[in-house]
Amino acid sequence: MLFYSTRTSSLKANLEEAVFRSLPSDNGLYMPEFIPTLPQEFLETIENRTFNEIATEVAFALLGDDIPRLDLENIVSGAFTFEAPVAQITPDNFVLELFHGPSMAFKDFGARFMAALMSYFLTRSNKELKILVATSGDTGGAVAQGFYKVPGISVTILYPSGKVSEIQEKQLTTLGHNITALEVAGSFDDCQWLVKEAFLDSELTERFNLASANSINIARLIPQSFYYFAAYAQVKKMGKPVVFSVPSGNFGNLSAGILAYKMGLPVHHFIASTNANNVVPRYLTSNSYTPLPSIETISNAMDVGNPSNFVRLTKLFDEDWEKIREKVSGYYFTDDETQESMRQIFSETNYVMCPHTAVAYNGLQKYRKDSGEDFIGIFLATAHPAKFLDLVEKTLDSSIYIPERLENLLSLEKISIPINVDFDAFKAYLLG
Ligand SMILES: Cc1ncc(COP(=O)(O)O)c(C=O)c1O
Ligand SMILES: N[C@@H](CCOP(=O)(O)O)C(=O)O
Repeated sequence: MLFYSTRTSSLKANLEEAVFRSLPSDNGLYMPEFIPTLPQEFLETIENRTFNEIATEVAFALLGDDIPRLDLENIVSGAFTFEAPVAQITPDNFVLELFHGPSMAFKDFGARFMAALMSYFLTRSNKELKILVATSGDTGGAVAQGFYKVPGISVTILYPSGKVSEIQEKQLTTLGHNITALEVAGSFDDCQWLVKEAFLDSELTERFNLASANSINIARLIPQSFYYFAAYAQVKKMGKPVVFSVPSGNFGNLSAGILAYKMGLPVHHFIASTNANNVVPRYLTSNSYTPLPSIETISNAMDVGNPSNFVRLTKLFDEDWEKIREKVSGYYFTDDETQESMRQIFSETNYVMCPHTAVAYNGLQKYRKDSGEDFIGIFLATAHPAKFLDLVEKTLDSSIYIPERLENLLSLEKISIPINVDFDAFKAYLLG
């Protein structure tokens, strides 16, 4: 498979180049040159397959020219040692729990697959690698876990100071070894800007083998499509159309869902659910795309004012606004609305949602009401609620279960390096 740049379609790279270079030289994003369709037989029998069998099949369709099937099977089984269960919340509403991996957020799927893929290529080439990653809370923790002590790889995480939860921050700042956290006096968009600038700086790119572990890297995005297939497999027997509601910030997750759809997954509709950072829902109703400075909300990991993957969304629909609107609806919610649904679901079903998941639940409810359609709704639970312990407990006025691996973090000492939103300072830090 070749990958083209969204800015210059003739600028292409093979898988290994696309993964390690991460961003094309024209500052676009890599996209698969074509989207393969999965065999009908695979979709007809998908409910009989395990998560890893599904993941291998999808990965093979996309990457089978570059990596032998047996190696892909090993990459998949090394990466996905946890499940993505679908649970029924109300008769037609299901939750896809994506928080059973090491960092307890959906980012584990992308980060662990990417780490396994990079290690596969590195074993063959022996390159030293410096990974840069910007996080609004969860990517950093998943990438830190995914690359911790991986030989030949160091990871620098940039996160917005004071804008991530206590547990998220501990996940970024307590591992040490090859993981360093830079605490940026700014927003997530500032962190993302600093990282993107580094990839455009010739002194840095000549001196280091730089790679990104954000969803701008196609190796992060592709594995996020696997769980859409796995979720469909779990509800297929109900025989109704399936709608996914995706809590969105940088729009990697939704782009991966649409990639799955384009590969043949029968999805009736997608809902882009956001907090007050609503540039994409606004675009979907106005056709004008205006990135804005991010606004702080209680679903902090979705506080993104200039989503990286917007361009991929448009490319997946051949830049045809009407086609996007037919398949994707956008809704945005205030913090009050988010907390209200967290309380409502908890009191009616005892199910505890993190604020990001609650935004997705709200999107599903709104679409159900607006469309009047009969469907199986799946909202994505992107993080374990205990990652936002204070907020969730205050909202529900109840104490919640904290998994041991999160609780243990609380007593660890945070180690971070403060920096300003200043590219020269960041560059000086990297150059040492
Ligand atoms: C818990 C959680 N939910 C949702 C999102 C938004 O996902 P995406 O950036 O892929 O749109 C994030 C961050 O990416 C997150 O950490
Ligand atoms: N919400 C993310 C922001 C980065 O998103 P990515 O998917 O592009 O890596 C986070 O939690 O860090």
